[in-house]
Amino acid sequence: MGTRSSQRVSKPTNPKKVKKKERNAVEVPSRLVRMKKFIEMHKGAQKITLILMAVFGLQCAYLLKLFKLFEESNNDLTWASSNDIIPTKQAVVPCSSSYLEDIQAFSGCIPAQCGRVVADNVITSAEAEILLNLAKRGFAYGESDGGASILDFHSGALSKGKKFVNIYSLIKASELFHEEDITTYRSVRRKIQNLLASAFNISESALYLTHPTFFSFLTNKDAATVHDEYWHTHVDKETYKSFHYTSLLYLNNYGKDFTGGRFIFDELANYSTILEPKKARLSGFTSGWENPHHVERVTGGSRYAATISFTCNPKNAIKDPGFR
Ligand SMILES: O=C(O)CCC(=O)C(=O)O
Ligand SMILES: [Fe+2]
Repeated sequence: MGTRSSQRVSKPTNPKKVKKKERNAVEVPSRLVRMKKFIEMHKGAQKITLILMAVFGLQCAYLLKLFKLFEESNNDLTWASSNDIIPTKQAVVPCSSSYLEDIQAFSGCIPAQCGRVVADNVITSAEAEILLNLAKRGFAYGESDGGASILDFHSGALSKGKKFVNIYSLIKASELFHEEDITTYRSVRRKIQNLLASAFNISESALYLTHPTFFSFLTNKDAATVHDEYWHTHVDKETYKSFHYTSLLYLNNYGKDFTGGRFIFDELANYSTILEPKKARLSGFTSGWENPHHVERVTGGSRYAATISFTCNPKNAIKDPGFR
């Protein structure tokens, strides 16, 4: 049985199309021949092209890898590694408008530029050791249940359990402190003030030590109260209203005495600038919204540091802790 299509009557052929078809029928084989000839002639060039393509491919893969590495480092820039000895290193960050507004009233205290500074050679290891021992002696009288303890020798505030007590109600200052503790604290405070003044191009005498000024002791215990949750991003000017310049003095070593616990600047562009604590490492920064930060959770060991900060407002000045 034949199909419908086989029964179809063919249309009469258009003579113009016939001519074109004929032309093609002659041209196709000659094009093939020419192509073959061309390929024969250019075999060497073909090889070169293949090599070039392979090289290009490799370059693309390499660039992709570089790009990925760049992206990773963008999220995780270690600005101050604990393996490095940093004489002094600075980074500029544009001042937040609220910080500039606030500091405008205090001439001599306005930073040339906002930013950060880190220095490993300002405070000596011996000074850090004296302050570490002082902190440890204090924390023997109290510790938070939740892994974040503070001791403020100025106010006497000491974490104990889920609360704060006054250390001076537990032990007489004269029994707790040695003469060298007081002289060391004063010398360290002066050195920090000097570093901040030169880093931000302000007058040293425009800076006043301010409250709270405290030692911190962090472990990996689960938080018991909100006071233990040190790992949240914050702005010091908001948390501690009187701060204009924050400084942190690290008393022991990331990676050796404790794990986790790195200091992180949370940049606006969704990447982090990391500072690894190290014994006697000093860091300083303007306390406004230009420097939001947090401390990474400690995963093991004990982390000791001191927050020693400055105000431009003489009304918020405190004396060096006298250790009564
Ligand atoms: O201990 C640190 O590294 C930072 C502490 C801190 O952010 C603070 O005291 O406000
Ligand atoms: Fe802070």
